[in-house]
Amino acid sequence: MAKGTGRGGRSKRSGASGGRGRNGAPSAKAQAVAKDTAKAPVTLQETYIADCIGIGHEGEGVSRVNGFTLFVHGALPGEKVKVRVTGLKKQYGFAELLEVVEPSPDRIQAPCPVYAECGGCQLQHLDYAAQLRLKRRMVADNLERIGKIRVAGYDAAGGDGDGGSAGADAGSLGNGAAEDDGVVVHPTIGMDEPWQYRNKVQVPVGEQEGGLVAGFYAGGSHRIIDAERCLIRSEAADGIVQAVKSAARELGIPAYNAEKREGVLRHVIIKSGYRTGETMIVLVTAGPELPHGPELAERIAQTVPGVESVCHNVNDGAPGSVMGPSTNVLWGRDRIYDAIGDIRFAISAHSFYQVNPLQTEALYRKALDYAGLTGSETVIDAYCGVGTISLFLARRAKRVYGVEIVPEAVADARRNAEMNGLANAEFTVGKAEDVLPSWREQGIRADVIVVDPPRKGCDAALLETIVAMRPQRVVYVSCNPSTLARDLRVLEDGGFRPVEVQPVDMFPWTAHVECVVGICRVDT
Ligand SMILES: C[S@@+](CC[C@H](N)C(=O)[O-])C[C@H]1O[C@@H](n2cnc3c(N)ncnc32)[C@H](O)[C@@H]1O
Repeated sequence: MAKGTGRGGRSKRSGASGGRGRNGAPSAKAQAVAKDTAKAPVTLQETYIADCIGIGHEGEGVSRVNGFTLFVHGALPGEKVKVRVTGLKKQYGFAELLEVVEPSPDRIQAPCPVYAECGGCQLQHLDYAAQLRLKRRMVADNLERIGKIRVAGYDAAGGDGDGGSAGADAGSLGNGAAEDDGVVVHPTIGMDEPWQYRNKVQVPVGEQEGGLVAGFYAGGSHRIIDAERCLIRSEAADGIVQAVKSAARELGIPAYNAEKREGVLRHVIIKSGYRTGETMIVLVTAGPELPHGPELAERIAQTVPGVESVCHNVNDGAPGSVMGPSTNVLWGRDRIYDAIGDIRFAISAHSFYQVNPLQTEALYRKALDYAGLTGSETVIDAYCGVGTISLFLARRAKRVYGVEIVPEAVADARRNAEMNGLANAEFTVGKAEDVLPSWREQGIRADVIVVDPPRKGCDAALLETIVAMRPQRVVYVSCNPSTLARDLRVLEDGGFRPVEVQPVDMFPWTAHVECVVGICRVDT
């Protein structure tokens, strides 16, 4: 029997339900919750043996006791686990993993020494090949259950993430099924070396026992773990974090304390160009002052090879968003350069840039493939960032229109088009859901529309406009299978059928999965 992994019960959501009114008596809401949860077949703080049948979107094991669902961090599909119930809602609850009674054959020892505490990875206790199968399964489940979209070869009995095993094997979802059999979800494209892949690192800074620390947030909290090594970022990034810590300590620059609302340094952000080796370091402070800022930047730039830019960003808002709106350069340039394939990109502090460079190439290759361009098409790239996908499209299309909400990213996109000699791509700042309807009114027609929204998915007004514009094809790049499934339902109801889905593992060892979907207008 394997003992608990130390990952149980760390969820933010694991508190017992309920609350008290001003006079100390249970509030009406608390009484209602207590009445509802009294019907649950499990009791708070009691221990049970649960069967884990799937993985939730935060990597937690979806487990069942007497038909009641408990979310258990650290449990894997197919396992029998001993748990203690830590929180109850009407339809489900949360439980802490006490012991793995019957381990999954796919369970492995997590290689990272701080995995049990750190919130960065969620699946280091699952074999990598099983992760890839599981991620494919997660995509298929979301499409079927949320989107009500038929998946070729889907076996509903596989349950939440493949029932008895940690992931469906490649064959169980079918490959290359006929059109009427539903959308084909391909096996996940994984990495040969799934470590040290992140080219962007965000490290929170704090004070512990009077000293400045920088590391990771413990899962579901804002407690900082002062780790020096992270297995999914490069050793160079580890060195930069140490260099910033040492320089800040030597110069007496204090970390920000969110509770007391005092101090200075909140986060260190590192962005690196995979092909160029160029690095940008952004020092995020709570107020406008960064004492010894230029000296700090100079020391960092002298210590770290490849640094081309040290910036200062001010974030005086609540924890949640890492950067605030204003950034100034302390040392070097306001941007770094990188290349994807043979296209060069400028990236500034506020611009989005995919974090896994090797997998990005695979993702974009598929997006381009699904766009099916011949050279005569007009293409819209909604949520275009610094124009990465747009410029690959521009090389094979007549004209590309990109839209992006962050003005700095659009400035980068324009610079990138010019730098790569692509005069047929133009970029607009704005919300895709506002700009596409106005393009439509201006008479712009698109043969292909590409969308790559943030986790919340596409705005309803954008989907409505896509349907009204009637492109021949839509390519949907998504980092969240549940909002993807929701949006695909809207598109399918509007006459656009998803044909192929390619999951790409952009974030190994985490519960995140990226996909690209090829979608056709039904009457074409
Ligand atoms: C997942 S990123 C994709 C960027 C780009 N396609 C790439 O691969 O690098 C999503 C982008 O959408 C932008 N964004 C967020 N909401 C938006 C909106 N309502 N309209 C337009 N762009 C938006 C973000 O700033 C971000 O650059």
